[in-house]
Amino acid sequence: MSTLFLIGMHEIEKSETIARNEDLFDRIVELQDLDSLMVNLYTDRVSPFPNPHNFETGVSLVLYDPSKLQLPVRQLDVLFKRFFPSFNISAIDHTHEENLQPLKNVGRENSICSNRITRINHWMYHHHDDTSDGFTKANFSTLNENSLPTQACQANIYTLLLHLNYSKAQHLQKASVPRLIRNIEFTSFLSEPIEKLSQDESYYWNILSTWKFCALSLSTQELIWCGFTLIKKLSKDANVLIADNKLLLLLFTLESSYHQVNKFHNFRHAIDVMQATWQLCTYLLSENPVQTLLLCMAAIGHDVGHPGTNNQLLCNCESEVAESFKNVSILENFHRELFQQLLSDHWPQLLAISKKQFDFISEAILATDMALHSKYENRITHEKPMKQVTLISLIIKAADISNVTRPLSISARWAYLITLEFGDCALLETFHKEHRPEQDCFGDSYKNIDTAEEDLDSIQNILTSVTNPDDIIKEHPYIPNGQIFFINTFAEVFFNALSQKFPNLKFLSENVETNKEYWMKHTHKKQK
Ligand SMILES: Nc1ncnc2c1ncn2[C@@H]1O[C@@H]2COP(=O)(O)O[C@H]2[C@H]1O
Repeated sequence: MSTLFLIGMHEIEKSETIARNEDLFDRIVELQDLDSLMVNLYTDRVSPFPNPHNFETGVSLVLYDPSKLQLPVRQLDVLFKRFFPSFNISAIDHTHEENLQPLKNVGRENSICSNRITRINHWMYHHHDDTSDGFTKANFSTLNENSLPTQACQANIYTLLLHLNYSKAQHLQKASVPRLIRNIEFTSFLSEPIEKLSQDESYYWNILSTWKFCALSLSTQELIWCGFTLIKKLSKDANVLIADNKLLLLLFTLESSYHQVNKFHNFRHAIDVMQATWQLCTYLLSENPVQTLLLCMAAIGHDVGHPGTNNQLLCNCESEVAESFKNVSILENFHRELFQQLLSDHWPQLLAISKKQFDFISEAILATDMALHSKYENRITHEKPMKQVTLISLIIKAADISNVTRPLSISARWAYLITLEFGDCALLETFHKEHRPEQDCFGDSYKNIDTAEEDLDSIQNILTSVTNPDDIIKEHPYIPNGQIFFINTFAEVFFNALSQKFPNLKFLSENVETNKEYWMKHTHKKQK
């Protein structure tokens, strides 16, 4: 879904170029000022699933007269990158005809980002050559100093590299929060949870306080509210205070830094891992409120910007993001870098504490790389006494794969979503057999691609109505085999060792066993 925002523009001001290209957009939204634009962006983004106005499956342009609204286009673009990082949205000064060129590309750009495979491909292997005005090449430390990147791309579509580079460049700027954002009252976008709370004050506490927590049943507004409720309490316990509206801005920015269109690695997973981390901290870190707060924050940020694929795929195609992290824990380094920048922007006091304590948040996020799994598994039994850094790494690792330890009806739904996401990775690999990953997006290379339609209906069902594992298996008979593989290879030994070391975590290994038994009874035998 793509939107053309016309801000403070009268009908007579519309040039012929604008009128001629309006059909390329799914909707035209006319607004008085940029404040209304901000309200519109936030309101749309937290609309219920399936949310067509996610700003990721289409390209949106904002046309306005910067001299009238007293904000240069460059500054509005920087604001978009800073507060709505995953959005495909750009600002244009419509008073100069030559600036309207990007309108003509919208059709092609929309087709790239409405197809989930070309969209992911674009995120992973493209970048914008956006270095000439504003952000100098020197700021982009991930780029090789001597050579410019080979395939610069002018499309208005999100890329991992652009996200990373803006994040780094912003770090150098240390800008304050602009008025347009500062003036927003974020609770006004949270009518749904606030309505529920008016009926039952402890509604979200009750669902957060149990291992039956099911992030899958919550809307985006509710997920943000759960994050807010928990972090607010933990920040009080730890005496590292943050104003309510600032914390909400941090959470809204985080939500907009995750890809809502991913099946598994999205803000829902982040909140799920945050809740699991907190529950585990109540057993293992109860004496340490500061570390509990830091670890729960690390959990919300641990997959920020995740493309829904994996390190191998980034490595195989020699993406610049992979090179910038020397092919080591690529995504985890990427998440760490983005999240640290986000915290230094929104909650610098917390980052300062983290750095004092062995760069706590960094360590925790890097520990989620599954390539390090057996190293951590060994430490559970062999590291005596267990170091604090090992303990926090184990907590976040356990939380990250805790979906297999949730009650079966919840676990099976997560299994379904990760299976769909793995399916996209397989399609991407097939795509690479015939297309170069970093091809010119305005050339013919993306033409004639099989449409990989969004599987929104399946996801909608999993989020709203299908909770019985038997029904899930009917649709995807191979899920049990995948779950048995994952449990046998990673989860079983890990959670058994953890439960032996910390007997009050026995419920984790027991749940894994119960779930495994169910999957074993339903394995799919290949027909000869
Ligand atoms: N239920 C599951 N089934 C299969 N793989 C899983 C499951 N849960 C987590 N994983 C994998 O474990 C990985 C943990 O790190 P990531 O979140 O990067 O990616 C995750 C998936 O690849």
